[in-house]
Amino acid sequence: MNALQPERDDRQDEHGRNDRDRDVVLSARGVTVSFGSKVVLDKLDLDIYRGEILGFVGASGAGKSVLMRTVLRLLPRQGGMIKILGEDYDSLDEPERNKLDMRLGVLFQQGALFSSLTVKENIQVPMREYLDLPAALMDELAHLKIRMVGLAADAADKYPSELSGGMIKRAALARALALDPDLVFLDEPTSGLDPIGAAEFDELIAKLRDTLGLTVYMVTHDLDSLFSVCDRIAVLGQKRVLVEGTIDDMLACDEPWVKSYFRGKRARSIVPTDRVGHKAGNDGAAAYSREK
Ligand SMILES: Nc1ncnc2c1ncn2[C@@H]1O[C@H](COP(=O)(O)OP(=O)(O)OP(=O)(O)O)[C@@H](O)[C@H]1O
Repeated sequence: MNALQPERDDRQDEHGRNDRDRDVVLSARGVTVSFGSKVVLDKLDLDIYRGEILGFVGASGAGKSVLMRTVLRLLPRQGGMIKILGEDYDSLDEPERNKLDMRLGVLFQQGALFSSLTVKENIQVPMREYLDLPAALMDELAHLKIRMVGLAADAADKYPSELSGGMIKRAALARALALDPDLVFLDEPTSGLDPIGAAEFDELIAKLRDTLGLTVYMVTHDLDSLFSVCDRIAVLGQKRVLVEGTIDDMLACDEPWVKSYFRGKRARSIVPTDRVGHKAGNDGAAAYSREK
């Protein structure tokens, strides 16, 4: 248990519910990951609740990507347990693992689209991998996802090289949503976007969460995203989750890294001064304009 935090079960959300009343979509306990003698994550605990957008922050090199890759089983862990949607991968057989994989969507940092495939074909990659659908239905579904992420219909037949950075992110998000996942992982979704593009992308994420009931795990360095769309924030430091809570909890926290990140010079340019030290309800989604 983290000394900076209230007891896990005693914290309440904005509706007055205790953590124990909420539906945990992802639960990590005692997760340890090391490379040779270098320990990157040491007995890390984390919960993500259904329908929330969790922003995951931490200094460069703290292990944010390592944790996300470990959760997605792209990296092995040396200890601990991870349950996703109530299931522990280690106790599932291959068909059950595939079923669980279908409920997860991932947007990697650079979009990671296949350059030799069109946007529509990229979106259909997971459909071909996991489903057996007629071509016409897959086309219809791909077009639906394209509309859902706010791309024009003619983006379907474009190749990634013909898209802007913002369009690539949207296309990658459409692919992450291809199988109607419950939980999506976004690795720095707004990096490389201009402030307006980033703000629009944040709005899109919030809208999809509201309309599709998605749960979002978002690794980000983007303070604007943390202020505008994240319901809760987890800070990675000292090889574990150092602090977690609402944006107001972050603003009231005196842990040195958290303080300098959320109340430092860069933060002061976007955080109204009357927010600092204010520890009230979760109204972190109020309108904050990105630095132009
Ligand atoms: N495959 C690997 N082999 C060895 N070390 C690794 C490997 N992957 C990550 N690391 C190390 O783990 C540490 C955490 O890396 P990670 O990429 O998770 O940081 P991060 O918090 O995502 O940083 P950033 O914000 O800069 O992306 C770093 O010291 C990195 O060098």
